[in-house]
Amino acid sequence: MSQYNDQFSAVLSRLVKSIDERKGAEPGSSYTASLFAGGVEKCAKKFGEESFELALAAASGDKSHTAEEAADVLYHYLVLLGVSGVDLDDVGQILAKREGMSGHEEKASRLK
Ligand SMILES: N=c1c2ncn([C@@H]3O[C@H](COP(=O)(O)OP(=O)(O)OP(=O)(O)O)[C@@H](O)[C@H]3O)c2ncn1[C@@H]1O[C@H](COP(=O)(O)O)[C@@H](O)[C@H]1O
Repeated sequence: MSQYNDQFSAVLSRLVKSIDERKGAEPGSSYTASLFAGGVEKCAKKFGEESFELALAAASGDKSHTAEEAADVLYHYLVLLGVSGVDLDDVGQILAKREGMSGHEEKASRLK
């Protein structure tokens, strides 16, 4: 399990770096750069489409298709954060703060 986590973290870290390096690149040279060139609207639209495709794949029960779509969603999620100027570390900090707090508790604290 920890080996799996290490491999996933390493690939994610390389992907984040690779996406970051595409900012400002020539759109014809890179798919990521073409998404960035389309601005937040294009990146948000693609993320929405890919998320919908993931939901359909999961609902169909096809595990390998679901994993493929999950990879697409993760990539488009990172591109969307990138174009929005949101640092993944900030997302990590929010998740860290939520650790140990149940989703029900967190929701109740927001509603107070
Ligand atoms: N992980 C990914 C990745 N996952 C999915 N995709 C692309 O996301 C797109 C998914 O959109 P669709 O399935 O709708 O396919 P499409 O119809 O061709 O897309 P559109 O023309 O509608 O945008 C495909 O073009 C995939 O190739 C990715 N493109 C790039 N990466 C990573 O980003 C790196 C940099 O890629 P470039 O920016 O192209 O150099 C690559 O080395 C990879 O590591």
